Amino acid sequence: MDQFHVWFTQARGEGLAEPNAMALATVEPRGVPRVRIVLLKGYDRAGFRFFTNYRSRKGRALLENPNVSVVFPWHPIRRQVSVSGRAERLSEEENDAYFRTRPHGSQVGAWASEYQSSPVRDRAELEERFGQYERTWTGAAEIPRPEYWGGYRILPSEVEFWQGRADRMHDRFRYRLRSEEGSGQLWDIERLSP
Ligand SMILES: Cc1cc2nc3c(=O)[nH]c(=O)nc-3n(C[C@H](O)[C@H](O)[C@H](O)COP(=O)(O)O)c2cc1C
Ligand code: PXP
Repeated sequence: MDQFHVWFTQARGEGLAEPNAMALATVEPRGVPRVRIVLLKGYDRAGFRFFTNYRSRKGRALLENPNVSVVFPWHPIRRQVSVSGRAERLSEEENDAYFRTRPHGSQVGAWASEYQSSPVRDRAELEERFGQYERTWTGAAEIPRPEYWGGYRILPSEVEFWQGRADRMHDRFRYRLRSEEGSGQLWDIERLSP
């Protein structure tokens, strides 16, 4: 995580558009992969956090199979970071704390999109739902978090740092988790052939 922190800080410093956008791959029933972009909302020694709708297609996939893979595609600085691990749901407290920080419209939007990834009739139906929830929460001190909305923590077991270099002679370093004792983690680090 120390190495990730160094690179993430540099990616932000370089002014990349959405350096926290990461492609998240999950495993669907019968072993079919599926990938989509989500936003990294925090990280620490325990893992990488993102937020979504637990009823979404990814949410349903993760119920069956928690294995995930993520890539940060930082093209302008010729870097990528790939992570493999498993995802676990965040606590209710963590979910509430993050939901409270979201803009009003995004909070209402979470209510309007109760079944993320399911078909809806048309745009008008969505807007109608948004309007209904706006009215529901008018005057409320705060909008509660829908129970189906929350986040995951990706617990990494492998992290690879890739730095593009001339002649396709890139630098690649793979960190693999060897053991975890208390709060300490032991990682094996290897250089990989480009
Ligand atoms: C830049 C970008 C950031 C996104 N961030 C999120 C996110 O943090 N959480 C989320 O649920 N969807 C996010 N989305 C939408 C997802 O890519 C995806 O369409 C949605 O989560 C449904 O995915 P699923 O049907 O595979 O569950 C983002 C899309 C883009 C293009
Ligand atoms: C549906 C959805 N949920 C969550 C997020 C990310 O969380 P936030 O809206 O709090 O930035 C996004 C970002 O594109 C999103 O599209």
